[in-house]
Amino acid sequence: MDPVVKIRVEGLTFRYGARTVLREVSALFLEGALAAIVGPSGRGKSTFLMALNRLWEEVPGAHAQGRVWVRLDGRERLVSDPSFPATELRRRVAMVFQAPNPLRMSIFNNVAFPLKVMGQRNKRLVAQEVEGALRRAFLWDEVKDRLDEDARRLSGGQQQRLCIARALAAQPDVLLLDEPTSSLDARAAGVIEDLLLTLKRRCTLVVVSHYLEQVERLADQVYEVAHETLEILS
Ligand SMILES: Nc1ncnc2c1ncn2[C@@H]1O[C@H](COP(=O)(O)OP(=O)(O)OP(=O)(O)O)[C@@H](O)[C@H]1O
Repeated sequence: MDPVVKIRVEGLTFRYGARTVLREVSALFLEGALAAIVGPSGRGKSTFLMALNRLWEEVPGAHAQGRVWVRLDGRERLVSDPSFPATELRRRVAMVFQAPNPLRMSIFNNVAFPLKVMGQRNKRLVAQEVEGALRRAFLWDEVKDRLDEDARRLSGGQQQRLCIARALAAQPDVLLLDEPTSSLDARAAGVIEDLLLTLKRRCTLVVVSHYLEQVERLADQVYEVAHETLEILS
């Protein structure tokens, strides 16, 4: 069976003010695969991720042109379609940042937060979903007895898995991860890598990474940002 294209990018040009960072970029990302974006610092890797879920709209002076489609519920949706609400897009194409950013609330409430935003009021269902997301993020066994504790007391690696659990609770189709292990020690990074390999069975992953060994271990597709464009390496 031919692989399904989950994200299609055509002619994406991205500017901050008058400065062009990406020019006429095209790329395809496959469903159920992990794609890595590599390349030197400052070339536009994070910028490219932000173009996939319109997060750039929150950045003053940022401007994107071109087309990005994401396949959702069996049909391609144009990311820039004004009738596609940004909140819905970012729930389905979720971002996990380089530095873990737990909310100032308990471990439980961090993961329950997106469910409540989505209108889920049934406490039993919320508790089930929170447990499921924490299990899928390989964190449940470490936190199940301290769910009411402030999430900011967790270790860096645990915080990053909590942020992944928070994104997973909203059942995303695509997870964008910007250097998800760069602030972690080798052991914590290894846990995240194992987690990513498991997650790609249920969603499409696009991961910015500086670590070539990590990319070799994880990636099905590799793109390099070079000369304002994206070139496929493998
Ligand atoms: N808000 C902004 N306003 C103006 N320029 C910006 C802004 N954000 C990023 N840039 C510039 O755009 C370029 C690409 O930045 P980006 O963060 O996408 O690069 P990167 O490849 O992810 O870098 P790194 O590997 O260091 O994280 C850089 O030159 C950066 O200085």
